[in-house]
Amino acid sequence: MKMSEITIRQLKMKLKAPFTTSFGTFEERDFLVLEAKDESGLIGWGESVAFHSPWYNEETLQTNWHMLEDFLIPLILNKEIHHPDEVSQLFEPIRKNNMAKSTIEGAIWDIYAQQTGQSLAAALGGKKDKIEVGISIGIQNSIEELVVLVDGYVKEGYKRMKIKIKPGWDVEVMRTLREIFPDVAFMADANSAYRLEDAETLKQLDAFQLTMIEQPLASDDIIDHASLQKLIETPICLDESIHSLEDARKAVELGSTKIINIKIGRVGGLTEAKKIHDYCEAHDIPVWCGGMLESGIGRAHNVALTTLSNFILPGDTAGSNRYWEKDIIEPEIVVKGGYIEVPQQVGIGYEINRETVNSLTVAQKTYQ
Ligand SMILES: O=C(O)CCC(=O)c1ccccc1C(=O)O
Ligand SMILES: [Mg+2]
Repeated sequence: MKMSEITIRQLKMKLKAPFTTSFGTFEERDFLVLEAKDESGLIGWGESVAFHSPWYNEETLQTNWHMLEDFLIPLILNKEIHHPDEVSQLFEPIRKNNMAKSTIEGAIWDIYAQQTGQSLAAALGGKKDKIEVGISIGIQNSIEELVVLVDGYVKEGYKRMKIKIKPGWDVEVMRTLREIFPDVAFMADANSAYRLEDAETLKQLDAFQLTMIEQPLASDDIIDHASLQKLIETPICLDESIHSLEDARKAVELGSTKIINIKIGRVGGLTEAKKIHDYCEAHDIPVWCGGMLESGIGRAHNVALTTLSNFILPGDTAGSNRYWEKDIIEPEIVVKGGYIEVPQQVGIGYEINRETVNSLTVAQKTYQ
């Protein structure tokens, strides 16, 4: 493969309803999509999961555009690439900026899958023909509103409910949910809202049989998480702290995490995601695929990755209708009975609706 043309587009999509985490509220989603064309005319698509503001990590849509334009695209254009695993090697001189790297790597994986006549899932080594999914539910104005939402998602069939928590929206919330829904699989995600001194509060969550608590402590920490895990029974799952296979290895060796949330963008692409998956599988650490309010392109990549065998727990890749009135892919991603069917077509397995993409595009640039 040789990439002869790359186009970056900035899209703006309105969320159906605001989504609130411990670090802020999203009302709309600005993101980049990247279209890569190789010299034989094949087209691959990638999505940057960076947000408009550096809330979740330090990357933003603008830093991603800058990194792509000034460093990453020049390392790729017109270079012979035999396998997408080579992309992360080409990017090695560039530190971090994982979401920017992943944007282009994803598009190259898509092209590679098409070139070799297989679905992206098969190209990655995935075997499942359907994947189990859960849903992430933001912080609400009242517990009553949260209960109504959970009830709706349970009826839609989602396999586990992830509840966003923060100090003051935690123990009572989880107690109420557990009382009303005794058999539902619940977990909590704090997005780094607590400190080790809050261990007493977090320990109270042990009473509610949560499948895990995600990233309770600082976004760059693996030391205090190891201390916290000794104090609480609920398994800790790291999200923000894990950027690479090396991070995963250290966190597992320290006992900071019993489960890992793999997000393709956060770890710099599908190749690194697969390496973390393989390491965790060999060390009995279950993994699941996180979400970043993706459009259909990012969702398609998540679905493909989740077909790998150690994605044992339901992920956050809910259906297209979770956030969007109309997604940019066809068909849209549909959840039935808690499952998404894995597309069998070559590449990411969904068509891009160019008309919709164009109507949402606020900026675009092509590189040759
Ligand atoms: O529904 C999704 O795509 C996942 C929602 C979610 O939990 C999330 C959304 C934005 C930023 C971080 C996170 C997270 O997993 O921590
Ligand atoms: Mg998280």
